[in-house]
Amino acid sequence: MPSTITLPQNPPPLKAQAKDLDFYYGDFKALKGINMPVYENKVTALIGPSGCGKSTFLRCFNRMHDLYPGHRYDGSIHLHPDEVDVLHKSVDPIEVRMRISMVFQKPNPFPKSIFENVAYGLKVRGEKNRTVLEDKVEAALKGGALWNEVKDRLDDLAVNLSGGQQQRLCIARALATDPEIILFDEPTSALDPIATGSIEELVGEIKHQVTVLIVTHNMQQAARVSDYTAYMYLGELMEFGETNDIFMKPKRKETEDYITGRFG
Ligand SMILES: Nc1ncnc2c1ncn2[C@@H]1O[C@H](COP(=O)(O)OP(=O)(O)OP(=O)(O)O)[C@@H](O)[C@H]1O
Repeated sequence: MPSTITLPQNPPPLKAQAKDLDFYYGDFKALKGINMPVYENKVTALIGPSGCGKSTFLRCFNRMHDLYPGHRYDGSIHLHPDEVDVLHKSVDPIEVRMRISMVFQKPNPFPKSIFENVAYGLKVRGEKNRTVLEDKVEAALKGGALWNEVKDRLDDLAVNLSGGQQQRLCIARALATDPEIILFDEPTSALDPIATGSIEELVGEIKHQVTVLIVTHNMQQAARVSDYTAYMYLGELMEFGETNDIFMKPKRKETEDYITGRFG
């Protein structure tokens, strides 16, 4: 079924574009011919009923599926402006993950100090200069809205932070390597409403420095945090457009049924 894609009248610059993207778990085709723009410094929400392929699609962007045998991509995801196809076999997935980082559903700090968690990616990249590391860790923790809470205990174990603080730490860790895109896979589903509110606020702030793709089950959250929304169903992109339009005047009945809770 062709997707209903409504492009904005004055589209912002493109950051990425999925073209004819299929994805297979072995013989099972989980994504079917997805074409979708991702706009720079905007938040794009992926919504749809359980099992429709939101996480599968998100994980294509940083080649997470490469970690398991039998998974296969067809089609492309081009990054702009350099037009690199992140799915192409000649492109190193480690390099892709430096450019496109991910924040998971459950906060997953390493069993290391707060400082070491944030410095990790920088050290993997070969940064050894202590002053540079300290400056970048501070900037990333500020970006993650956590600096004021942890600046006097950077050597404490990260796992001793609260759930909401741990998730902000994971965002700071993702920001530290200056990625171009951050992928969020239901980042607040393990958090209470207050911690959820602070993560949503943070997403609204970091989009000024990075492009965001977010999977969420929470319709209010999609409406609050995103600029664009993609509604997926059974591995297909059904509808894509500006979030206000998708929520206020969706073009497809399937989209309307889902967002009004009549389906899914
Ligand atoms: N590792 C896997 N091996 C085989 N099939 C898988 C695997 N992971 C997911 N799938 C299947 O791919 C389809 C899409 O799953 P995916 O997790 O992307 O959906 P989702 O929309 O993110 O769902 P949810 O909202 O429940 O997290 C589903 O039919 C699922 O059963």
